[in-house]
Order: sequence, then structure tokens, then C-alpha cells
Amino acid sequence: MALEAAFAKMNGLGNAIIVADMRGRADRVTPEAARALNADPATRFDQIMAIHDPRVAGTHNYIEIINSDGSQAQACGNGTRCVVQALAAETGQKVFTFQTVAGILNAEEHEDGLISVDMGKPRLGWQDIPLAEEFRDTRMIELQAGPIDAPVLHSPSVASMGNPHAIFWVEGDVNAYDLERFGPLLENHPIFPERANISIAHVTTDNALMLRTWERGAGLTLACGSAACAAAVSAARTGRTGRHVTVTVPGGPLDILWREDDHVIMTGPAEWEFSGRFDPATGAWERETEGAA
Ligand SMILES: N[C@@H](CCC[C@H](N)C(=O)O)C(=O)O
Repeated sequence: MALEAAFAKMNGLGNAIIVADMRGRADRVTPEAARALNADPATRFDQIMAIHDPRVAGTHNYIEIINSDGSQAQACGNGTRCVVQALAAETGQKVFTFQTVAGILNAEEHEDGLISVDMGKPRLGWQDIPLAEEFRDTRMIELQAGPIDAPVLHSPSVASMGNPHAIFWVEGDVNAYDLERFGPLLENHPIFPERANISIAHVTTDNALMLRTWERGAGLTLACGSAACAAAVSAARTGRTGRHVTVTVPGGPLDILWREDDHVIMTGPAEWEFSGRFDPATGAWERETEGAA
């Protein structure tokens, strides 16, 4: 079959993204195609951001988000910035409104090239994370990893940005924790009926924190924008920081503002690497243009 759809291999602070142009098409990127693209080192990714024609009035596009394991995700902050950069480069437009499973997202590319995404309001009720049992205070729930009498990680905050997040607070280097071991155990813990993204956070000042994330459906990544938003909200909720913080992930810094109207604004970069064409049914692809990376 002809390689029919265009794609751009991009990243948001190292979060590996494929932006797939599915506009004008009735089909979708299949889970099989996603897994095939991820199996090729040249197109290995954390998320696919599939740009579809708009489905509701007042939006430019519907964005479908697929993790590298083929699972659907509701939100992807870094990937949304990549979509904005790609569409702004194509159209010259700078302001966009997208529909995602998490809701309607407004986004803007600034003169300096940084991109702000209104990630919407955090969901903080236990049923909205979701959790499998009631916890009245989601700022700290009963969950731990490691020896029962000396847990390595415990008492996380939980929050949803349309997708579920658990934030474990530590003192000291976030890289000192074996997230490759604890991440999948916690991601698949029965307390999370939809699984969860698992982050380790170290608050360094009242407006800065370090973050490292094991992503649901993708594993360890260099950056997770929705986790940065969930961590910023949770840090403010627990009195660890104010409502405007710099969240530094392994790939670099993100600016997160939890506005007084409850919307969370994430600002950061995006980077194009190369473009190609692919078959959304099988994941077969070919490169079209060399890029910076
Ligand atoms: N890397 C993304 C998060 C993508 C979805 C996440 N893995 C999930 O399944 O919820 C981001 O930048 O937010």
C-alpha cells in the first residue's frame, strides 16, 4: 500500500513525539502501526499526536493521542506543543484551539518560539483521577513502594490533567530512585483502574521543583508535560510551592502557572527532527526530509 500520510518526528524537551497528519481522512493510526513505528529505532516515540479534522465547532482540529504501547491517552502536554509548532510552521497561524479526550485546549506560539498550552483545569476528586477506592484527600494517599517497614516511595499526591498522575515527594536527587523498577509496579497498581503516570518530585525552592516520570504506556521519558502540570498543582495544594513554578525534567525546564481561574498554563519549547510519510494501518514509513536531529 502506498505510504499515504505525512508525519513529523519531533520532541518536546526530549519527549519523543510523532505528529501524524490525518486531516481529510476517515481512518485512524492503528495500535499496530504505533507499535511498528516504535519498534524502529529511527521512529521510536513516546506518543503519536494524530491531527484529525475538527469534530466540534470552534476548534481547529481533533487530536488523538497514542502511547508507544498502542494505548490511548487523554492528554499530552509536550506533544501538544509539537502540534502547535508544526501547524504554525505550515499555516503561519499562531493561536489554536484543539479538542482532545481531556477537553478543549487553547494554545499559542509566541514570538520567541516558546509555546503555551492551556491544559485546562486539574481534576482532584478520587473518582476523577480515577482511584479504585475513596480517598477524601488526594493531596496524600496511602500507597507505597519498597519494603513495608521502610518504603522507598510513599504517600503520593494524585491529580488528573485528563490523564492520571501520582507524584511521590522526595528530598534529594530524583535520579537516585530506581524508577525503572518501581514505575511499572506503581503504573499497574490496582488503586489505578486506568493505570497511572508515576513521577518523583523534589521541591528545591518555593517556585521550582525537579521531576522525573515513568509514563503510563511509554515508560521512562525525558519529559512529561501533563506530569509537570500535575506536580505543580500538587506542590501548590500541599503548600510546598506557590502557583507559578519552574518544573525541571531531565530534558529541561517547563514554566507552569496554575491560574486563579483554576486553568493550568504550561509553556515550553518544541523541536522538529525530520519528516516522512507512513501507512497509518501498518506503520510502514519512509523519510522525506532530513532534519536538525
Ligand atoms: N508525555 C505526555 C503524556 C502522554 C500520555 C501519558 N503517557 C498517559 O498515558 O497519560 C505529556 O507530555 O503529557
